[in-house]
Amino acid sequence: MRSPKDFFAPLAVGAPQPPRQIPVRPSRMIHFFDPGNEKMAAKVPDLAKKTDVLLGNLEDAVRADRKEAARAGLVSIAKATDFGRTQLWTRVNSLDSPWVLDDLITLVTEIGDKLDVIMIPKVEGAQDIHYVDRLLAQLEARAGLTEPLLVHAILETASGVANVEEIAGASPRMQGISLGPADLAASRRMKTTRVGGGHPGYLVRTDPVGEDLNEGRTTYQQDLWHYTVARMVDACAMNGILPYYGPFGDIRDVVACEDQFRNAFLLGCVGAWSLHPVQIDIAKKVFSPSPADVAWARRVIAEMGDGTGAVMIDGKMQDDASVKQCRVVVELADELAATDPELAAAYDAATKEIQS
Ligand SMILES: CC(=O)SCCNC(=O)CCNC(=O)[C@H](O)C(C)(C)COP(=O)(O)OP(=O)(O)OC[C@H]1O[C@@H](n2cnc3c(N)ncnc32)[C@H](O)[C@@H]1OP(=O)(O)O
Ligand SMILES: O=CC(=O)O
Ligand SMILES: [Mg+2]
Repeated sequence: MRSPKDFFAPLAVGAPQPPRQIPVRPSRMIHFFDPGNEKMAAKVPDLAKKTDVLLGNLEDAVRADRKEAARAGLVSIAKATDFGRTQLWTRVNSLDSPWVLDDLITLVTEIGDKLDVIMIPKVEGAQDIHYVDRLLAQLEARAGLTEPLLVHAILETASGVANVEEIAGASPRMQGISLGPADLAASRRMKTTRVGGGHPGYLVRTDPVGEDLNEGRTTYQQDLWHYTVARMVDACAMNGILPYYGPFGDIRDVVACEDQFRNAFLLGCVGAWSLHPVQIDIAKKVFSPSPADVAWARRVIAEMGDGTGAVMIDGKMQDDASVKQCRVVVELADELAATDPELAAAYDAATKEIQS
């Protein structure tokens, strides 16, 4: 553990100063693509116009014999593409793999100035982040980078979940954490073969109404990921970094995908992964507060004046705490609206309507 006095000092001579705040930029969807897949790579310039984050994936879902091609593809795409406001992230291979060292050396020295965030899979504890932190500082110094790279951890091992608070606070570079339900299920020896989402067998049942135990009993499917997402959100919030839901593998089931994303949004996540173009608009919709919620929150803030005391609005009590909840919604809406004129117009129209 570094001394608090040294926490923000660069870890290598010539490396840039680590960040004190995580930059506020929309990241409702982290769109995964395989940079070695020509069809996907060809879509990157268009996808950059409609995504908050594009992530060149080098890890799972890229075949072992395509790892070098994916890495080289990402270097060419980063050099050739104007990403505009869209962030470029990468997911490197896991720290115990034969590829990760070359992933980091190549990407930081060749395209470190184009990358915003490096996602590290299968993080088990703070020691993994410390290793990456020092190596990135050395590579940043070698590459002459002036801006520090940020680090994002995937929460997908039982050990990572047990250590999530120390992972979230392990380095000033920590930008956020994503839930990785597939690897996490395997690591925990859970008995679901799905990539994220619910499971019909994980349920609660109402009490029996009579002698027949099968008669008239409703079942409710439960969320397998509730505990982990909530714990991840707390770990991120207490360290000033951002939580995300990860993959939803049933691409065809856009309805359940939207539900899973919305659960994460309501619990505090700022975004989710999109694995297929069809999931981009789902994430955009879900992780942007609705115009009606924004209008309501603006109204509560306006009617609460200096934000203290209690008032009644439409039969609902509002006080110092609820005005803080409303500020969370309005701050997020303002951040998103600043780069999205359509959203800004929808928020203003809903606000006018509620005022009239
Ligand atoms: C557990 C985890 O680690 S999750 C993270 C790792 N997994 C991933 O990154 C998976 C990323 N996604 C994919 O590989 C693909 O979307 C798949 C394999 C799921 C489905 O691919 P396909 O069967 O080709 O889907 P589909 O036929 O619907 O694709 C339609 C078009 O969209 C393209 N496309 C599909 N996914 C993507 C994507 N993520 N980004 C860009 N383009 C894509 C296809 O290449 C295809 O292009 P074409 O019209 O020029 O032929
Ligand atoms: O990497 C993601 C996962 O779910 O595993
Ligand atoms: Mg994984």
